[in-house]
Amino acid sequence: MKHPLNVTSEIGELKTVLLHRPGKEIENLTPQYLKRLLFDDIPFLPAIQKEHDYFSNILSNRGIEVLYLDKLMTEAIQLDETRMSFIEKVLWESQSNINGSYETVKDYLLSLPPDELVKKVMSGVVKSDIDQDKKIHLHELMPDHYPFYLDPMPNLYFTRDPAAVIGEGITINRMHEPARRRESIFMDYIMNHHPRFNKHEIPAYFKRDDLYSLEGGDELILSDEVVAIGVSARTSAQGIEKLARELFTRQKSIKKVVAVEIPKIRAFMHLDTVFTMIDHDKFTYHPAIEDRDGSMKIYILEQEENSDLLKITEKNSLKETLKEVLHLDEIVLIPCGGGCPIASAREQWNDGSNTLAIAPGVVVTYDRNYVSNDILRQNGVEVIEILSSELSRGRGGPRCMSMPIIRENIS
Ligand SMILES: NC(=O)NCCC[C@H](N)C(=O)O
Repeated sequence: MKHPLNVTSEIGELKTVLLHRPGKEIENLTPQYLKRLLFDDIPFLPAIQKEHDYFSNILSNRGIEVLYLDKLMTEAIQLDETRMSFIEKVLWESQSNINGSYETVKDYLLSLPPDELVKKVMSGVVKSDIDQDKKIHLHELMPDHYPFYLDPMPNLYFTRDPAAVIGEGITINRMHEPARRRESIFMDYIMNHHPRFNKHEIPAYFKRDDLYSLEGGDELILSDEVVAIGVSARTSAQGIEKLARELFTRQKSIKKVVAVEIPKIRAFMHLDTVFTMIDHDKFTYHPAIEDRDGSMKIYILEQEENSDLLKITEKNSLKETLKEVLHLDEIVLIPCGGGCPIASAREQWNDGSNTLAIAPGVVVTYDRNYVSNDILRQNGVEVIEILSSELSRGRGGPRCMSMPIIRENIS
């Protein structure tokens, strides 16, 4: 039986990808809670769905199998006992909001068929969802006090972050921000309970109950031997070391983990917001991640021979490090916005560096980043533009919005 996961690069031809079509969770964003829910504005739901469908169609028309998170999850919780444990898990992890209403919300969720249950957990349980006569606590009777029993998960359409495939294994991530922590429950259930996956040996190199955070936007698979991970606002050095040790012992083809430190600011929340791979030797990057003298803090982690210790080598040049680990004589780094300080800052903010490679030298990007797109084309890259007015409001681009499940190996 063919293994259901295979990702050994960032650029191998994309065969199967996981998306999430933005749903009602977007409409549960209100100005008061925007910052906490990691949004800068409220997208217009019909428009963001139209843009997302356009993205999805672009991928399907290229022969890529598109899987949807809610559909897989619905299929994964068909058994009563699985559904029950899923509900309990979600309620447990949302405890701060439940506030003495555990049983009421549990009964409500249990009354829903699996597809509605999944959509409801994603969009959030609002006070008005529960019948008035079931409400027994003061906070339940005060809709203005706090409107949710369960918070919405508006960041779910960034499927890249809660989990990432490496080789034939996966990292089920511990998300740094509380607003996103429950998102990885879905992939955990899908891997363990969906018939497409649960009959296979799928090593989990990172688990969602690990102590330190790791997010998929920071995980870049440069080759079958090298993984780059951002040390970012979301991914910790400890999480990276933990993952490196797991990979070196369980995914033997991985020889090097390259930890790339990036500024810990909102605009650069993950490595893939400032650096992505687009061809064997071509990368996008945002010049603002380098110091004035062009240097960066980069560390190569390797397994010491016959020892439990890791060998850690410090580097200061992104280009030289990439040449070394990929065994290439030259590397082309294509600056977001062409290096013009204004275009570069504007387009990076709108994910101009966040390209999704669907084959070597073929990328999907946002149409609004026309300066960056032109420069990619001048460098011989095939650029497929997608609509981006509303999708970009969540601060993530095509790479963030896609979780590769299967890519062809590159030679
Ligand atoms: N890989 C990514 O950079 N994902 C974008 C995540 C955006 C989301 N609003 C967040 O702040 O987590």
